[in-house]
Amino acid sequence: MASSLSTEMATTFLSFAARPQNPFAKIRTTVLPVLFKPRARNLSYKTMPSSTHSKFIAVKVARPYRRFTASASAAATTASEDSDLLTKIPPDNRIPATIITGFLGSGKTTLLNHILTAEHGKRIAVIENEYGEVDIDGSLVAAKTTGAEDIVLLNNGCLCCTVRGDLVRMISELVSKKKGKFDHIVIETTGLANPAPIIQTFYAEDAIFNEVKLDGVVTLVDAKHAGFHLDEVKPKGVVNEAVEQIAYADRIIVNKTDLVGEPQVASLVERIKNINRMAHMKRTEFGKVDLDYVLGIGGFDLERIESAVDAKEDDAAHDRHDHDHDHGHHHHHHEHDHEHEHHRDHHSHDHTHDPGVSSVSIVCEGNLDLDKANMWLGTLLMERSEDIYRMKGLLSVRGMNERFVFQGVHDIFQGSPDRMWGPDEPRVNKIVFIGKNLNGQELEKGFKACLL
Ligand SMILES: Nc1nc2c(ncn2[C@@H]2O[C@H](COP(=O)(O)OP(=O)(O)OP(=O)(O)O)[C@@H](O)[C@H]2O)c(=O)[nH]1
Repeated sequence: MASSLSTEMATTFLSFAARPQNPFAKIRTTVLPVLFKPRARNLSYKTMPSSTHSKFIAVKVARPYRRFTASASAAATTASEDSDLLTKIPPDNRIPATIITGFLGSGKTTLLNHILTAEHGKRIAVIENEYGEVDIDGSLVAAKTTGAEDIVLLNNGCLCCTVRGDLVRMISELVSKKKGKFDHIVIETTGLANPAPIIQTFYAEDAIFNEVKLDGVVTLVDAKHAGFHLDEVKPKGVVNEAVEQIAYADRIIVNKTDLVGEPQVASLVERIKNINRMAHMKRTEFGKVDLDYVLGIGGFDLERIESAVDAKEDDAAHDRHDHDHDHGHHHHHHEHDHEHEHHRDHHSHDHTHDPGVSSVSIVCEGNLDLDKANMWLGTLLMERSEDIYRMKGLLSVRGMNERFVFQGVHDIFQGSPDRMWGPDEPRVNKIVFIGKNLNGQELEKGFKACLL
């Protein structure tokens, strides 16, 4: 069931991307490829306008079978003879929410305090998840006295499992009772949280989706102890939270750099990059970062897709150089990681021993054939959505004058046309995948087969 959902969400996503750029685009839309005829499923589809373009998100909700035909028009409601599709169109002035995560003791509360005590003029509501504690974290006293609009505590469990329902209820309550009194929500997870279900809550729960948008996931990493946690081998089927927290991050803060030497930090940074090439990374002491580094990250963060790819290529060149002269001994992470680069094909893929979680980036010039891309992405997600933690991309689609950008978390997508391609700009596609046991060569081959 989950797999058929993924397929159809993906296909709808790309079908939408290809809407024709003419006046009729306002009225009509999407046709699912024949291959992916709707089957019984629980699915809902939403459109949501931004100032210039429509965006959409496909989400899973528990609903009975329905026919899947969707409208791409921001203004239109849905359109299908037997459809009961959800087509609410929340205006995108939703309240941004930031998730702060990171392993036990990595400095989450320290960062939170820094955010709450700094001058930024934002009114922030805080949701704090204390695992098994009755009282508020002592260090949050600073927050209490310095103007956090609200501190809500979630006790008796971890946000990602037992209290997820509570999170929904609390955000809903915060919004219904205090709307207008705060500008941003910050959620601090426990050190043992797997961020995936928390992220998905923002898309899968109507009550939240309509009012709150996920601004970003900020992960703290303890420069001194992280290596140990990343090394931990978990029983089969149990996730390594430290790895997952890095994999889902939009921003990574390597904290406590005062406690270790530069070589140790550098090797940790390399290791983190192998897990997640997409996130921006900073090194800090006591979580001291500029606030706009962690708040107001927003949307697609295109710059990151591009620099993830570019950085990888730089590394590749560097590695080649090392290899020529030194037979690979310059790899900081030599013992843990081994890399296979495929320079000519412009894809890169790192294998790490961090439970198989790695990044793959693909860059190639050309226009996508939409039917083929639908098929490829649909099939990929049908087979692999559990393993594909995150993907972000910038696509050149045939017949589309704008770049198309998207991001996904497992089988949830969000995408929209971006700016126009420049007249002399090469139409280069860039995609980054983060996930488990990714096969870079296979992904690249599949993607390239969709080019015209
Ligand atoms: N030396 C040093 N200590 C730090 C740094 N950042 C935080 N700490 C200390 O590390 C300890 C843990 O920091 P917290 O901010 O409570 O960490 P946390 O991630 O919220 O911890 P949990 O809630 O247990 O998961 C505190 O005593 C902090 O003062 C740093 O950069 N350097």
